[in-house]
Amino acid sequence: MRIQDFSYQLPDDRILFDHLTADFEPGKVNILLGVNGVGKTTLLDFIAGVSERKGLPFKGFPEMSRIAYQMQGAPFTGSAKVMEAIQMMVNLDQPTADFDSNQLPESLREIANSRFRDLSGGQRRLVILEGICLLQRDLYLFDEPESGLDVKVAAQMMSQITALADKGKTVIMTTHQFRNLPERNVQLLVLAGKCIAFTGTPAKLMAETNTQSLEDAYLKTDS
Ligand SMILES: Nc1ncnc2c1ncn2[C@@H]1O[C@H](COP(=O)(O)OP(=O)(O)OP(=O)(O)O)[C@@H](O)[C@H]1O
Repeated sequence: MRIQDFSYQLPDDRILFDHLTADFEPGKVNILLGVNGVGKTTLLDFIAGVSERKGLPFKGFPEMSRIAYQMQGAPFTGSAKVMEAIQMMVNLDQPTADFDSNQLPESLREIANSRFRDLSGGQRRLVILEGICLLQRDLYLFDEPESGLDVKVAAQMMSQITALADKGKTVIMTTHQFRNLPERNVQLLVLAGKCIAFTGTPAKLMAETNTQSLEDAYLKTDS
């Protein structure tokens, strides 16, 4: 999956991407890093087709119906119960499938009958993330999936995202966190200077920047 030589100007005429080329590895967790406002979400929107990509240099990406995109925000009414929200998401792929509470991801069992309006911000995000992971798609897009989650739940969520890649699915995600990054099946892409400044494994990034931690390596790449 490749974006080749993509330039993009914002409505206010600022150039966001300047001849950007990015290669996303199938069957891996592709992690898009970059400072606030550099354009990570904008790029995900194009990949997902939320922003029209027809005629643009996006090659090899699945069609929209084969992509699961976790956008920021929770698209359910306050009165919906967690169980109903998950059932609704599963039914996107299998309209007639019944879903019983035993199939509910473990992290949601205690709040299965809670209504969205009664959940915390982090719990709402968790419901969406779990629902996305249950979808049967080829490409999964996550925008800062661990944001707002407590340390333990964030680690569990990252394991589930890694499990998608282990099953051969392609994942593209953005993050500002380095704590729970997967140790295998991972490729980093650093968005800086209006293009992709680095592509490769965490080990390669640390070797190229002569650093001992990924956080230090990233800070050097970005400067
Ligand atoms: N419709 C729009 N009109 C004008 N500017 C926009 C529009 N959409 C996005 N932008 C601008 O594009 C830039 C990139 O935003 P984007 O949300 O893609 O960044 P990001 O890298 O995901 O940031 P963060 O890490 O803070 O989430 C920002 O400067 C934002 O203000």
